[in-house]
Amino acid sequence: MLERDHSCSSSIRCPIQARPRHAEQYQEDRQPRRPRRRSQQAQDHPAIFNELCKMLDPGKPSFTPKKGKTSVVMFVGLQGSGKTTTCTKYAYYHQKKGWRPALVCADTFRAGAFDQLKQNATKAKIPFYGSYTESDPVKIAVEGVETFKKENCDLIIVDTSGRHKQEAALFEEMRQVSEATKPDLVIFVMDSSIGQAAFDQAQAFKQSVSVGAVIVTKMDGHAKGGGALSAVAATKSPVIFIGTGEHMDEFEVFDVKPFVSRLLGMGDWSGFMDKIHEVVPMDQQPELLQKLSEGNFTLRIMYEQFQNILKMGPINQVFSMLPGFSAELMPKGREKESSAKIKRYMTMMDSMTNEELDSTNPKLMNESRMMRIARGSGRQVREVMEMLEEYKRLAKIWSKMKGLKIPKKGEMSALSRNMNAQHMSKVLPPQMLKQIGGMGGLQNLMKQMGSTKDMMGMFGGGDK
Ligand SMILES: Nc1nc2c(ncn2[C@@H]2O[C@H](COP(=O)(O)OP(=O)(O)OP(=O)(O)O)[C@@H](O)[C@H]2O)c(=O)[nH]1
Repeated sequence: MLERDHSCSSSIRCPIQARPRHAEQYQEDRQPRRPRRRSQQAQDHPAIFNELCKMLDPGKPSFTPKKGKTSVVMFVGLQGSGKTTTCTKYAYYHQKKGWRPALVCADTFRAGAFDQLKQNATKAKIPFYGSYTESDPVKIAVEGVETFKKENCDLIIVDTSGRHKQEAALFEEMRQVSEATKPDLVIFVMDSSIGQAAFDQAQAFKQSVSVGAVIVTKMDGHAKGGGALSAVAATKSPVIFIGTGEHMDEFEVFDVKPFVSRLLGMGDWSGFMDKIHEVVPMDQQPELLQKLSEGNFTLRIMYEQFQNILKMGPINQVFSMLPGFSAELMPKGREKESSAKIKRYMTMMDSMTNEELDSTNPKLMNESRMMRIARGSGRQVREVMEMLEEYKRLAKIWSKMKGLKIPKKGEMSALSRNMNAQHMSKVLPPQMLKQIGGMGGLQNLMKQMGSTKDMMGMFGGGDK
């Protein structure tokens, strides 16, 4: 029996804050960037950096669904690459922007796939369609798509079983699902840690169905996502989103520059640094960066940043560059309310001891201390607890920056000098390296690009 549901009762909503990322077709998510200074990537003409950016640009944007006009999008990929999770993230992302998405589970291979999709869809209040008993994915896919077309859903997302290229029968089945549902876009979902296999696998998918876009998942892990270069080359399709966690809102529009920065071991903080320079007063920047790299977030730091917010405007913009952060502190349009809240928090912190302000352990604050702080600031204990919750939330985000390497003046060029073909060969996926002509080809390429000078630029210009 086929099952579908439109009355998802769960009230769990996951706040999504689309972070500024710039895939061409998701322009509206971009924040205006201020002109870059000389030391920054764009003006420095970083050859290798640009070369990798170019490799990730297949030359044409992917098909972009239009709100209000029905589009069918089919997700394909290897087992466990994150298709089901990503389908919901993709639906949720669009739902937040006023679309009417719907999910169809055509994964009849993995027991539990339908339950997983159903659970996620219910959480996000997205209509879904699937079956516990029907074993023909083509039948489910067609019926699901037809149903949601009749209901005027504008984004019908079809999840399919995971498979790899050696499984000819499963590939044939995927082709049939595609033929029967005629998707406007087929998205190849790949795990960022896929490594060497990326090119062959992506190519095999492209040969069976018309892959038009790539999503790289699990970018929150250790893998740098080098396989994306191969997947783009093999499918001639752009990366459009990245998955940055297991939760529904851990999903970002692909932005090539931070992606390549990370690939080259520069960390995903180019945009973040821009924001720091923009929002935090000059004299406080070195100290803030130092504290960031230590990962120790204290109430005093929170207090100081609150002062900045009140003085300078939304420092949330800074934090919103960090993975996992949702700008709850200062929602757009409610700045006045937020400022009042921040001032309230600061009054409460004024009643704290130095030890409390400088501690990274909120457990220090027992009930009697909370009551004392509440009394001292003329607030409720509940409000003190709320403020501490806010602190814990920010501390969690802050801890993600632990170990951030902040190059000091002079270190930039040293870093650049160490950058050689050996390093590049580790960055590039093996298939790509082969295409360039192995180590020899790579060395030639780098010579042609005038590597040393350009690479100095890539790392910020150095201390010439
Ligand atoms: N950390 C992290 N985990 C992810 C991400 N995307 C998916 N996952 C996890 O990866 C695992 C596999 O994800 P699924 O969505 O079940 O993968 P699938 O491709 O549908 O799996 P099959 O149907 O078996 O092919 C799950 O535990 C997900 O929670 C991500 O961006 N980050």
